[in-house]
Amino acid sequence: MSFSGQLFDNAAPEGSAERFSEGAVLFHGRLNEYAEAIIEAIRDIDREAPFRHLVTPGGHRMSVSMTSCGDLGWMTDRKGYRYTETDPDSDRPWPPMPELFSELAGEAAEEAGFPGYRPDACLINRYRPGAKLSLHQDKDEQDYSHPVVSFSLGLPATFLWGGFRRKDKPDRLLLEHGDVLVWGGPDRLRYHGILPLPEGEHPLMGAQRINLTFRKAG
Ligand SMILES: O=C(O)CCC(=O)C(=O)O
Ligand SMILES: [Fe+2]
Repeated sequence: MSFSGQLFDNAAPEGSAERFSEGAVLFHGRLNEYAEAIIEAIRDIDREAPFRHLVTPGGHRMSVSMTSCGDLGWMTDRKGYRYTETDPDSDRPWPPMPELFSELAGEAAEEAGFPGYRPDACLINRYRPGAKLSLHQDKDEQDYSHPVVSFSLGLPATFLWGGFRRKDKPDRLLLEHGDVLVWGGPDRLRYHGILPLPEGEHPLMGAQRINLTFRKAG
């Protein structure tokens, strides 16, 4: 496989899976038949724990808005990045992770070579046009032997697949509605990010992209 920019052409058939690195698999359109149920569940979570724009330790307000479900929720404020058992906005536990979410995440992880995956945290990221996520590593979890599983819904986005140093030039992957991406093992600490979301209108979701990122955090 050549690593000179775009990793795949955009016309990958629904249901196909591509292992583009030793520990990373992209499942195209894997969520399509569940999309409406997932969106409904996100609506319920948003009612209990509304999306909010968090502030980084450096004082930067994130363009992505976030909420969480599961035993642990990821958050950031001036004090740092961390997982909490409760939503700091309400002091109540994060909404429970719907079984549908953990089942779909577990199945994809297993097919990617990570059997027995039981995520305890699901971070939900909402991108409006222009929102982005800078290159970063997911490393607030205790044990990196568990993969990260990510669901994409709504508008397509360009995912940056970097190396193990921030300065390594990332490749690009298009993440579309219904896609599931799994990365773990030797790829678990790759730098990654999302380019600013282009304008658009998705038939189910309107002008937004929602990403669910599952992790075994505790
Ligand atoms: O939106 C995405 O696809 C990536 C999200 C991500 O990297 C994260 O939440 O840590
Ligand atoms: Fe991440």
